Amino acid sequence: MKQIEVVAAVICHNGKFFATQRGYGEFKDFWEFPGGKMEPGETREEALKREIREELDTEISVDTFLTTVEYPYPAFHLTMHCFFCSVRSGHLELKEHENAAWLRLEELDSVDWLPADVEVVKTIKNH
Ligand SMILES: Nc1nc2c([nH]c(=O)n2[C@@H]2O[C@H](COP(=O)(O)OP(=O)(O)OP(=O)(O)O)[C@@H](O)[C@H]2O)c(=O)[nH]1
Repeated sequence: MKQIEVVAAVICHNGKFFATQRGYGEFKDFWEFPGGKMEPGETREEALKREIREELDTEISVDTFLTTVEYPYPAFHLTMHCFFCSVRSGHLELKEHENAAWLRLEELDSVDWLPADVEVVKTIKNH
């Protein structure tokens, strides 16, 4: 089984969480936390900063570790490391995603998350 290792940013501001909607691929229209696959030789923090720069043209600080989720998709096994992050500079410009929203804790269930993210949302609520 193919194994992929991904980092994801739970960007927080004023009690809200930044969620993005996938614009392409098998899971188009589902919501996720922005991020992507780690490249060889990168630390988790480096990979996350690079992905957010590429996807959102924004510099973040990676603040605290939240959780690592393991999820067996039919085509691959996902290991996803999630971190609370904050914006240092930039305006979260959507380069790849079709939509984004700042969600309050009680609004987190209002969007259709990727299957692996349901667990991340639960962890945020219990944090
Ligand atoms: N970035 C991100 N990926 C997630 C989340 N949840 C989740 O299941 N994934 C999965 O993890 C993988 C992330 O890879 P990626 O962001 O580089 O996206 P991708 O598959 O479009 O890669 P590609 O652009 O190289 O084709 C995808 O298969 C995606 O479905 C999430 O919250 N954030």
